[in-house]
Amino acid sequence: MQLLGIRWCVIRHYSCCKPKENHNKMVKYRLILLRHGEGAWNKENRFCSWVDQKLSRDGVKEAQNCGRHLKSLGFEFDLVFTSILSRSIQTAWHVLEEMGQEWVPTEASWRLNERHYGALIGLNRAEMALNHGEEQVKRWRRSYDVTPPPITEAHPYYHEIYSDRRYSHCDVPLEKLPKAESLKEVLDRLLPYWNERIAPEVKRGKTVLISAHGNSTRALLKHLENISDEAIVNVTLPTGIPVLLELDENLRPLGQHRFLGDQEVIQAAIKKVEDQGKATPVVKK
Ligand SMILES: O=C(OP(=O)(O)O)[C@H](O)COP(=O)(O)O
Repeated sequence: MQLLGIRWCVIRHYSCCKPKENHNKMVKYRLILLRHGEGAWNKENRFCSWVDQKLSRDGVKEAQNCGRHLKSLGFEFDLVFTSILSRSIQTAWHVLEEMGQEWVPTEASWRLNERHYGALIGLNRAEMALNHGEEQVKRWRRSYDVTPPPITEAHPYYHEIYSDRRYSHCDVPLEKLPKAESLKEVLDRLLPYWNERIAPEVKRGKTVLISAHGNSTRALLKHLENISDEAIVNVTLPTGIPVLLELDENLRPLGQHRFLGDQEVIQAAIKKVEDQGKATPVVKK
């Protein structure tokens, strides 16, 4: 039996918490959000943001595992949305390939790009914590309305970013693209795309995968789950782990988002991301 693009028999076997019968009756739409697999700069603990790093070898494996897991759960996607950064696009490719769903249409928008980290781009988080303190690094990384200092032309990655052809194909002129963003500003640029492009497809009954980034996904979760400015500070997303959101007919969430997979492994991966902002050097895998 098919329900919302997912085999019903498999839905009952979600390992983390089995949904109750009433809950299932209210669920109208299921949406999968995904932070791309590990990129080269995730490994090096540097703020990557709008620098177009590709997936690391481990990141490719994460994306493939994610695809296998989603396939085992019976997901059948109708539409995939990505950012215009390679790591989110490559992740979508690997997920779809593992699922045997390479034919599914994909659409890329800068509005799903990672948060623009401004002058912090390229810097190492652990070194930043040593120089500025862990609290300041946490404020920069996780606060809702703190904007880092803007990127300037003197920044080593300024020209690489703004002379990239992809940014002349956006729905805003080059000079209007951000030079730094708070999470709030990410939500401001992402929301029109959600409202005008993604939400209507979900409401049409399409099973949608959004393959994006840590902070663009946090911004969307904040909006959809109405997470407070204070509580969003504690939401951290590991790479390559699918996040399930179950929504009612008005796209209101039914219960909290759920990370799909081994919960112990996922908690360890979340802690690893949080620890990237600690002053002690991070041990590489
Ligand atoms: O590029 C980034 O995110 P991404 O790996 O999800 O694309 C950011 O540097 C994430 O950094 P953060 O976890 O300190 O917010």
